[in-house]
Amino acid sequence: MEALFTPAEMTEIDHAAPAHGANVPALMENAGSAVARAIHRRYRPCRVLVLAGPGNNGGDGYVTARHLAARGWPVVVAPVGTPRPGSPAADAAARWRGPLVEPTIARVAAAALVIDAIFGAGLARAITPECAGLLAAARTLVAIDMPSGVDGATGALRGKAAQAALTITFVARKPGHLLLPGKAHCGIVLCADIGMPAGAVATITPTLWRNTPALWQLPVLAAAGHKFDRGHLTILAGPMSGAAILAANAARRAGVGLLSLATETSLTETSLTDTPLTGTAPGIMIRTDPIDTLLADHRRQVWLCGPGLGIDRAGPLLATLIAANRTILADADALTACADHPDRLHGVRVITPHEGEFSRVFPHLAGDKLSRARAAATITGAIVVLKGEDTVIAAPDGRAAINDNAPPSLATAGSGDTLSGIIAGLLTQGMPAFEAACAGVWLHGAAAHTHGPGLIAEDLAEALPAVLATLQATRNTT
Ligand SMILES: NC(=O)C1=CN([C@@H]2O[C@H](COP(=O)(O)OP(=O)(O)OC[C@H]3O[C@@H](n4cnc5c(N)ncnc54)[C@H](OP(=O)(O)O)[C@@H]3O)[C@@H](O)[C@H]2O)[C@@H](O)CC1
Ligand SMILES: [K+]
Repeated sequence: MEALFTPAEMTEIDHAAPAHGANVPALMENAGSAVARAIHRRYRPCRVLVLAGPGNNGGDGYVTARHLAARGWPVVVAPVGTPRPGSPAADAAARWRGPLVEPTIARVAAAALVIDAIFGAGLARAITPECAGLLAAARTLVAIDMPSGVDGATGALRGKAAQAALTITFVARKPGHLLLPGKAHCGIVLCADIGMPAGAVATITPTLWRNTPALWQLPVLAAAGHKFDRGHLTILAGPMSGAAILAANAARRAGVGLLSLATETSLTETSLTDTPLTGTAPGIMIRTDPIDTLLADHRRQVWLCGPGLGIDRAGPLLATLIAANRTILADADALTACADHPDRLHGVRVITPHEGEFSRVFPHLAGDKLSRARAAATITGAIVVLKGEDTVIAAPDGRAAINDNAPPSLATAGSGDTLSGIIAGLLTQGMPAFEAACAGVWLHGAAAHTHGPGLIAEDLAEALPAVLATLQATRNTT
């Protein structure tokens, strides 16, 4: 599992390091050496200018300069601030015997490669326009730890940040590497091992992870199992029936044993303005019974409520499902039906809002994406999947994950319906809700990658078998 640490947590780990046999100068030496190695691997030797700030991020910059110079690279350091006397950064600066130059825009622009070692974890306020101007002049920028101006805890910009081609961080990625807008400024992110003792890292109990397959385990099909073992998912279908069909096919590919589309209207009625349900797919059962009749069957435990349902129907149907104590994933119209009424979601297991739906349900929640998702999970008691290119999955118990495998092609009509179908499908097979939500989000992103360009929502379910096969093969070999 790949934990993410905030800068404040990293500081705690740093403080614990000496008691576990590591000190800051040694870690700084390893950090600078790791940055130099990463640069040497990826770029041809060229004229490098290191912008070195006053703190330990600057210290890493001086060490990097020394290691690159030792490898024969032409390097100059341009100090932006003065390290505190006696600090590890001051020692690192003293060990730099190469050229020191004034930081000017012209010098930055003339360098083939600029290293941003101005601010990292210690960024405390907005960077000055002068500092932002220097960084913006770089042709190719490599950032140490974080691009200066990106808040490592939230990904928010403090002042401005420039565009790095590569960011090398240490010990663990920070939330700001995965959350927008910071994520967009990092370029490729590498995480280097700098010899931080495990005992020091263990002083922090992680509550936030990068969403990778190490975080969850997909249901394993029993050799002698039958379809009922894999659960029965009921998806409520409404006038925009295409949304429910997309969700249904995704849930089936995610492994549900039985799938019903429930519409309270007869199939011959023209109220289904979208895709006719008749003949949708031979493997999907269409049920027109009243919801109470369906709820009388207690094997129908898991329900997906919202996609294409219509706001008027979604509200009362959601309330009925909650009253019946079912496992519910609420999305789309079911969320809009709870506008400004998050209390109506009590009893729902998972919600999957995009930013628009989220702000309708939780208009009073402000701040960064991670905090908002966590607050919404606490308020509702549900797993919150706050969607986007940097989807956050938050649980009411404080656990959260940030997803980073979603390509931009996922921003297409019906993509959200597919996601809710995958998650509901995993829930139906008995996966715990937080894990099901994380796995669903990751599989959705991986399916889009696997399909490649020209993606439409229908392709996502079709791409799932290949993703599942690759995942299974990887697990079998590790
Ligand atoms: N375990 C690890 O991962 C290791 C991490 N290491 C490295 O340490 C880095 C963190 O070092 P750090 O704590 O010294 O903070 P850093 O980012 O250098 O800045 C602090 C200085 O900047 C100043 N300042 C802040 N904002 C400002 C602004 N907007 N405008 C102007 N000034 C501003 C601030 O001033 P102050 O707020 O105190 O007035 C202070 O002087 C981390 O990113 C990583 O690179 C490795 O060396 C070892 C192992
Ligand atoms: K930096």
